[in-house]
Amino acid sequence: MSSTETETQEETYVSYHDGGVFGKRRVLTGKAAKPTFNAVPKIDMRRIYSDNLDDRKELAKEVGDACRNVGFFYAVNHGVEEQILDDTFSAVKRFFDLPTEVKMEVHNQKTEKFRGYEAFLEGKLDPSTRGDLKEGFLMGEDATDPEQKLPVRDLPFMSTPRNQWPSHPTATFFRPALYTYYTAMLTFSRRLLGIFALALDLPEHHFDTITRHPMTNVRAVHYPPQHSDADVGIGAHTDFCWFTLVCQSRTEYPALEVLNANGIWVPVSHEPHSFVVNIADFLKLVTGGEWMSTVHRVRNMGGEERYSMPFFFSPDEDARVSVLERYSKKGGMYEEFGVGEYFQKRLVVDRRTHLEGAEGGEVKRSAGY
Ligand SMILES: O=C(O)CCC(=O)C(=O)O
Ligand SMILES: [Fe+2]
Repeated sequence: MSSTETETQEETYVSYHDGGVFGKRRVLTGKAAKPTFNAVPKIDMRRIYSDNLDDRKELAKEVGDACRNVGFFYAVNHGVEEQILDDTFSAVKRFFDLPTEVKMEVHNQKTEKFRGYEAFLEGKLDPSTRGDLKEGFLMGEDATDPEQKLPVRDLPFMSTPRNQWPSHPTATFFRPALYTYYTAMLTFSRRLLGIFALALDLPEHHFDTITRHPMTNVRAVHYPPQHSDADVGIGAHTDFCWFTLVCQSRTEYPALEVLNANGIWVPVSHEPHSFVVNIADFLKLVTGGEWMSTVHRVRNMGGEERYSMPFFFSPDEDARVSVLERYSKKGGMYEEFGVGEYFQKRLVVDRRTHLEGAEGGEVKRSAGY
């Protein structure tokens, strides 16, 4: 049993990071164990491009089953060019190989949205560890970046820059490289959202009115090999967007792990050029818990460098959402959420708590790990 598990008489709980508040997920052990997933299903996405609605509905059925029963699936044959994925991985490796001072020019603590560089051990999703053994770089929706072609004048709340881009001549390659990836992932995500709508028995374009200028992030992450079981690449957590697509670099030994209902951490091995898709808290919320926001973590134990490039998708910052009508229970009281407020609240707790320290300690910036 790891330090994050506690056992009462018959019940076992796994602690995880739920956007700054500590979450506890009950898992079933011993006689209480029940049939659950032991692998992440693979879904062939080719039908997403079919002109025939029946094909897309058939795909949606498979996707819906995975969202209800696992909360995770591999998207294979997704149509995003493999060359784009390979090139982005090369750029991400090249960026993280730069000297720390070049990366620290765009330290994420300089911006309200925590865009830019996150140094080693600055994240700490599992309080029993010394911090997440990873470094990262975050960019996202920003109407002032011309690459996004967003109408700044119609989006006053997005009229000040959010992203930070490194200006050092050795680092300027990174911006166009990440934008190529961002644009491809956004296009695919919009199609996937249509499939999610069909999977929820809604019209395919149901979410269009709340995803005109969606909240999106690419987080490039570098996990060095960890040599101690006490370390973690990223502590157990759920994501707080709608859904996440993860491209992970090849490692022999799987590093991403997903918690099943019986408390088993199911490894998610590398599948060349596939996306690992996971449902996040917001989709769980609008489906009244019908879809799973599954707890996951990364432990990079195999001795290799690992890189990943999650793409996070949420609706418009100025949209308001609640439980979908067909998932609301008679007589239930459902709160309505401002998407932007909900997201920012969780982001601040997520990125600041550890650095400011419950003890009021100073920000510890580690140049190495
Ligand atoms: O690196 C990975 O595979 C997953 C990262 C992750 O879970 C996250 O950034 O939320
Ligand atoms: Fe995650």
